[in-house]
Amino acid sequence: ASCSGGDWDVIIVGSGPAGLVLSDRMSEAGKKTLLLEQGGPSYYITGGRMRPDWLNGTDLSRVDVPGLYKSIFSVTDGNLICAPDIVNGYQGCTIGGSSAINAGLFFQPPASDWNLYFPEGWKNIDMQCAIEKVRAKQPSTDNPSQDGKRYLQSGFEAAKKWIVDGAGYKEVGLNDGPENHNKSKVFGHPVFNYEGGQRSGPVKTYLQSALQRPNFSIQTGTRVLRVIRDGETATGVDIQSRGANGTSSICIAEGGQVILSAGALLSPQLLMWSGIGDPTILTKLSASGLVNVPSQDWVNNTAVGDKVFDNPNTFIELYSESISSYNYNYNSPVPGDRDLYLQSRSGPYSFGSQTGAFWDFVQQGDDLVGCQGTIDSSGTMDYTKNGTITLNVYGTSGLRSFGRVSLDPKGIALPSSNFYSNPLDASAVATFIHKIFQALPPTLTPLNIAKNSTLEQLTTWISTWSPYTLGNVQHWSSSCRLETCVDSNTKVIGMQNLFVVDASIVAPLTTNPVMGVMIAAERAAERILALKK
Ligand SMILES: Cc1cc2nc3c(=O)[nH]c(=O)nc-3n(C[C@H](O)[C@H](O)[C@H](O)COP(=O)(O)OP(=O)(O)OC[C@H]3O[C@@H](n4cnc5c(N)ncnc54)[C@H](O)[C@@H]3O)c2cc1C
Repeated sequence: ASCSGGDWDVIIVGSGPAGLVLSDRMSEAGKKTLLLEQGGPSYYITGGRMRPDWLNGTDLSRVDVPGLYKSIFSVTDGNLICAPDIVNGYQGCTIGGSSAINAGLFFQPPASDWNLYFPEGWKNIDMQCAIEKVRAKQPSTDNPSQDGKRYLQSGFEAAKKWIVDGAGYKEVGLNDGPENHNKSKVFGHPVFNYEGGQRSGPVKTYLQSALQRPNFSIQTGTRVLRVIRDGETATGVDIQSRGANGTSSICIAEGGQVILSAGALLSPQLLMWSGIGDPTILTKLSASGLVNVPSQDWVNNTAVGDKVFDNPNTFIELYSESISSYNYNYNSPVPGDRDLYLQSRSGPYSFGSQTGAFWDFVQQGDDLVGCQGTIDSSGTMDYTKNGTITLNVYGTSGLRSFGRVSLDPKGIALPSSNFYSNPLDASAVATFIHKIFQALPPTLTPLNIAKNSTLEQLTTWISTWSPYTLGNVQHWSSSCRLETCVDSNTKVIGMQNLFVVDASIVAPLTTNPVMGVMIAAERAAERILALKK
């Protein structure tokens, strides 16, 4: 059934980083733009009021305070996290998507990511405008405390002695000029998208400028079930509003567009529920009544959900007498640190527990594999003695092991990551760890893997499951790629006016994804706005 009589030029599904960038750019271009988000309030400014008692009387919700990041991560009340009947994965379902629950790490991908892994029109030279727009609009800092002091530096200093003095990395401003943000043998203070000692991100920037415009609206508590299609033309969306019985439809104007920014797990699900995807999956879905499009109207696109990626993660616990570990506390912060934050947005609660980050590439034949290390302020699980910190090691760009977004029997997205299914990938990450272990000073001791492990032992360790290895970091991306699932204008292949713009279209990046996703969304907005009617 087609949808008619609507007057929206653009409907955007999902208010994550990509959906918010598009909301701003589409409304700025004069389009009557509707943003639909299934979740509810997050930051104080969006109406979020969930918080520990010590924030009473402030204009802060728990989302605004960077140091509460890990407890947002674990506290399951209050609907910030997607419920299990929405997605089989740990993701944000709230205004801002996962950018409202994440650590706020904000790293610019190196030029090589665009040049190696993106198609014509998306090479580094083509991305310059989009990069500048994000850098201009989204504040970030590597010195978040408002009193100008750096806190919890004992772990940073120990890591610097190891990685810079020992392993020969260069200490740089990690998002500074092109020669420094190449992410090749560099070490530095983490960059966060915070402002004024509080979480910033696209909710505080792009969404606020969109909201100034009369031609922009956001509707929360609204879950899109499927795109309504008239053959190759999207005409609107079927929605389910929180608290309402049954479903209803919202239609676009003639010549309008629907853009899916539901994230790398949920955009593929929405496509499949709309009869666009791999016919074997669609056949199963229609048997359970979830696809109401007759099979002759399906759009056969096997790239929907294919080659989804997350970073394989290894936790290395490190101990030194010179380190003071620091644990954040949701309800009862150390009083001095609580007051420092409340009075001057300073101290440990002005950032999200990461104290250092570094990168290198491992060359394997013609392939270049990115590896990242991020240093946290405390140990974890079996290793929480004072003096312990956690080094989080990820494999990043250039890895060759991918999974697939399939759907469970209820039709809910279920990703697989298939880490190290290509053995070269385990070998690359193990090589990175092995190299830096050669430079470990006598004062710094790994606790959960022997310092003198051979490359083979490290390869086996990282690719054998344990609480410290084969972890997902929930940086899902790459599930609806440019040129196979969508074309280079981000238009779904087989459709005329349906687009996907979010982490789905982004190839595995060398860095944590948000900044790259926002840059890709800026580029997509340029391409979509340039399309001929
Ligand atoms: C715990 C955690 C920590 C992370 N830490 C970092 C970090 O420090 N730095 C970094 O760069 N990255 C980090 N990431 C990853 C990063 O947050 C994501 O890559 C990024 O948010 C993806 O953006 P997106 O626009 O693709 O979509 P998402 O952020 O996934 O947002 C999608 C939005 O769409 C909504 N939606 C989905 N389906 C529907 C529907 N059918 N109807 C209506 N609305 C819908 C969802 O509710 C959600 O709000 C982290 C992720 C997690 C989960």
